[in-house]
Amino acid sequence: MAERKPLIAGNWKLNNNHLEAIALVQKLAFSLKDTDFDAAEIAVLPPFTNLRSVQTLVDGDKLRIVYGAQDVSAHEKGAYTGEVSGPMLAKLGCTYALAGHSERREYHREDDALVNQKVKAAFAADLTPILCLGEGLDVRKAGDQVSHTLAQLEGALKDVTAEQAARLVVAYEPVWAIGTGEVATPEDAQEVCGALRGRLGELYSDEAAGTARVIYGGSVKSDNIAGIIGQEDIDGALVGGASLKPDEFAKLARLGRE
Ligand SMILES: O=C[C@H](O)COP(=O)(O)O
Repeated sequence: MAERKPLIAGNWKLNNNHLEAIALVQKLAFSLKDTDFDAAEIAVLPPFTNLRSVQTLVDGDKLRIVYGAQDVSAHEKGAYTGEVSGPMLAKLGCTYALAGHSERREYHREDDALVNQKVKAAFAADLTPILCLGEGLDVRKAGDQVSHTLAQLEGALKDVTAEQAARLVVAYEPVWAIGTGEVATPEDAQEVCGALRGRLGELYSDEAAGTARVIYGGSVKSDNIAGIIGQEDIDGALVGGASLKPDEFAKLARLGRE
């Protein structure tokens, strides 16, 4: 089976100005050791305005923390006021860009077709998209979480190549678990993550499905990460609230170890 390095990514959402960003990344770097970075890839996803400061800090201090953006424009350039393109993010040293976070889907009416364009825009700029998907409470209550998330996956991957799919990150984030303190059980998270990986195999190849990473997000904390990451098809976590506290995120990035 392919070796997949766990990814622990902190999505700061609309929190921290660039000065606070520097302080948080410095504290994180101070708490984490080389062995932690050997065990997991540790990423922060700050607001756009912080990326240049984070880049300067990471480059200057040769930190092993990687970083990315919370969104990426579907367009490369042009008259798209307020948008930030993949090439701009790549120039800032970003490794990752989120695409289709549920808060973008809900508050900015992003649908699978737009998320698909964003995924392709990220790949075109040599960024790794973290494709976010997940069901709401009504879908979960109806027991349709697998078919719902598989449809989101297929919609978002239209015209994505096997080579690209092999380096994709898919983040399964049940909407009912985001920011609620109600984390999915490891078994529930594995059910969907396993189905997502299986569908990647059907759409592309076993090889692509074996190297793509599938991570879980939704109320992940240092005291519940171990059970989640212990599942066969879960390769890490997308962390919101807990990523804003340096000690807690450092512990979480150590996969719950002290
Ligand atoms: O992107 C992160 C997710 O929305 C999870 O957020 P949370 O850890 O605050 O529940």
